[in-house]
Amino acid sequence: MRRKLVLASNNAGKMRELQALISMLGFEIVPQGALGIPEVEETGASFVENALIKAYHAARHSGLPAIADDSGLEVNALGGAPGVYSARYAGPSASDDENIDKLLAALDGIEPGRRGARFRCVMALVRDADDADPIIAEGCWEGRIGQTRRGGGGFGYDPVFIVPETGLSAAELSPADKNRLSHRGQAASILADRLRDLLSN
Ligand SMILES: O=P(O)(O)OP(=O)(O)OP(=O)(O)OC[C@H]1O[C@@H](n2cnc3c(O)ncnc32)[C@H](O)[C@@H]1O
Ligand SMILES: [Mg+2]
Repeated sequence: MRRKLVLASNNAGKMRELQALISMLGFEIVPQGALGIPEVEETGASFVENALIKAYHAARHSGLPAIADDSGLEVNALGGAPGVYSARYAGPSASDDENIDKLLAALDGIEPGRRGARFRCVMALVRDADDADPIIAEGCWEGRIGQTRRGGGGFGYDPVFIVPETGLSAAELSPADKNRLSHRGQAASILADRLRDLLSN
């Protein structure tokens, strides 16, 4: 029987991507919602802190190893905002659409050359609730914020995040292409390498 790993996220779009990315780790992946694990407050000031808060919380409630992802968008013209507040940029229970509206309004009148931005992702894997040596991996995806929404894929800010090499928005990429390029894809592949090293030593 395969070992179980809890996925400590309640974001359906993120979970779809993570399921594909971490399937190669060889665990049976269980979303925390399926175990009735309540959402934890993300009180950290950094992506690393929040990823660890979410992973330890899920491990404590489940007695299983857990993986969490804390991520967000940093916009140069906004001094790095919304950053760790990306999910709640337009309010505590803001929708993706409301967050995008607020972002486009904040960047109104700013020319294309000054709309640089990046997605960041920190993934944390804890073996149990007392794990003193969690695996932490980071990814960063540079791009810029478009003037209008484009594409129907992905989630969050994807419709306004323009990927330089393609000129397409992240919401216009196939799921496989997004995972190949994205902050989350980069973090997952580093985490997988670290885990393989640990298991083979
Ligand atoms: O904490 P969990 O339950 O995993 O779900 P969440 O949506 O609250 O996730 P975060 O706290 O990590 O906040 C990340 C936010 O950053 C944005 N974001 C992160 N990765 C993204 C991506 O690949 N594409 C678009 N937006 C992304 C999006 O608005 C997310 O809600
Ligand atoms: Mg969150």
